[in-house]
Amino acid sequence: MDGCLHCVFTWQKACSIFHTQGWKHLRRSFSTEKVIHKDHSLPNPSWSKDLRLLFDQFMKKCEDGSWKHLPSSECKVPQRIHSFKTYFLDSKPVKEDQLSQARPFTRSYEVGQGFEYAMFYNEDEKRTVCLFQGGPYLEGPPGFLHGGALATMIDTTLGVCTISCMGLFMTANLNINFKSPIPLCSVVVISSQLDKVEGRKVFVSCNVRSVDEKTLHSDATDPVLVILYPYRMTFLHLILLFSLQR
Ligand SMILES: CCCCCCCCCCCCCC(=O)SCCNC(=O)CCNC(=O)[C@H](O)C(C)(C)COP(=O)(O)OP(=O)(O)OC[C@H]1O[C@@H](n2cnc3c(N)ncnc32)[C@H](O)[C@@H]1OP(=O)(O)O
Repeated sequence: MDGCLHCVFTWQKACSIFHTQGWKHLRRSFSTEKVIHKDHSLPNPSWSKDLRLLFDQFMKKCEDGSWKHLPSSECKVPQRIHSFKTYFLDSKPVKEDQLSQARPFTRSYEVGQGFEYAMFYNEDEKRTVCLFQGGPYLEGPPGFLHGGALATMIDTTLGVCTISCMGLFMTANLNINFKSPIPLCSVVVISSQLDKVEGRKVFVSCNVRSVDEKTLHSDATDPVLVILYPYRMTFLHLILLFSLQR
């Protein structure tokens, strides 16, 4: 944890420098309060055989260091934590009591009911893969996954890809083609790739395939994510950011 706190300060310093250099719309707050982590991206009883198998395969790929498993953590301490909250100065500030209720959308369901997923990152290839099982509360058409739920996971995967390679971001544009419906509670593989960078704009692409790769469920071409803090993150920074999610 000491190492992580060191990362907070290093990262905070890097961001502050950028902040004082002129990107004036953004404000953020940090805390060094004690955080207890729970990793939500590890197998749990709701995971299907497919998800477990894929997870094990990717964990194997991590052994030679080419891929890295990105943990997902949740703060379990009762105190309010302003760990990593950003907001725009010209927006209405979030009220304290509302903020205390805040939690990442994709981790806000009970185990197995909503978004079950694990992410893996390949630094050399600038790729992120998300193994995703959409639970029963994510139904759209009867028996199938809601398109918005898939869009959420695509955006999250693209976001993780971008944050891993480039730094903090906001999604500016996201175009999704829905090609084949996804049966509820089945597993899909969401693969994203950083294609090019133009100034602060990052172009990423993404496809969603069935476990056997035969079915292309969806793709997203030319989504644009705009970088807020252009800071190259190390793996330690990434772990820290994910752990600071509430
Ligand atoms: C967060 C950390 C925790 C760790 C967890 C990580 C996982 C998280 C996963 C969760 C994921 C959740 C993810 C989410 O849910 S993000 C939430 C959804 N997104 C938003 O709310 C974004 C709202 N929009 C904005 O805030 C601003 O418009 C932004 C910040 C995007 C740009 O405003 P800013 O004033 O800063 O910059 P600019 O206007 O000078 O534009 C800059 C450049 O960008 C180009 N541009 C702009 N718009 C578009 C567009 N629509 N298509 C194509 N291009 C566009 C523009 O032409 C210009 O290019 P150029 O002229 O320079 O060439």
